[in-house]
Amino acid sequence: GIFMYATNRKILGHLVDYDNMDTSHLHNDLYQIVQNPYDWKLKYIHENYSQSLELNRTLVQPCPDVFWFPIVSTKFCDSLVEEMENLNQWSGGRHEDPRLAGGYENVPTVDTHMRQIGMEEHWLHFLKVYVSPLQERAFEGYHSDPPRAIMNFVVRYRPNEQDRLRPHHDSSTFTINIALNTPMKDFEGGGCRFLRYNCSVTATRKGWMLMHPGRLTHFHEGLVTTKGTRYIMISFVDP
Ligand SMILES: O=C(O)CCC(=O)C(=O)O
Ligand SMILES: [Fe+2]
Repeated sequence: GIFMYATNRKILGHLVDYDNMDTSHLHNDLYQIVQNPYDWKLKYIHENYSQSLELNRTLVQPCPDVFWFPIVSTKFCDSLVEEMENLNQWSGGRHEDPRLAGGYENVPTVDTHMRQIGMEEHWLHFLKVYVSPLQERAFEGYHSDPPRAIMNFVVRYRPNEQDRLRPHHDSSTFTINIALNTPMKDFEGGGCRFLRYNCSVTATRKGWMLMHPGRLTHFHEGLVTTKGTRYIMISFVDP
């Protein structure tokens, strides 16, 4: 005889399954994108992410057919770099690369692959949930569900190590390039130059992603980092 009032219109909280949480990493929350998407988004997605998805919104294009989106939070950038530095298994930037199926990288970088920090599957999920909707705005009519990517890695540039990347095409339909730190604060120089358009993006923004076609038109290079360390996250989507 007790009247019960139920509503599904108020958000009172959400359930989190911590029983199966993997606690083997430095930043365990970073690995919760599938298990706890709600908190993951709050913590790791850029606060202005969804602005790019608003109807009639003009997208930012620093160079022709190079799009620029706020995507991840500062916290995400710092945590990812810390996972990579904590593992400390940077490649030597040589052509021979046992991590690759063919054992050979034509344009090698000093890098760490997402698979090496156990985040490959999480990253593919991120591409599907957060990158695909932006790609469909930038390059209308191109769909790939799920997006495929076998090269997902963080690049480290610094003087006296690898400080630049010579002009090349990526083995991708489109490439994403996320800045993980800040020019003039964490490093000097750096940036990405698109040779065909003689256009460079040097004032990169931490947590912002460049998206550009991988082959044919967007021949590009990584400009020299003259001081400090520059970190970027790269995915070659749909090779
Ligand atoms: O340094 C950059 O921004 C470019 C990186 C790049 O082109 C690559 O890793 O394929
Ligand atoms: Fe590239």
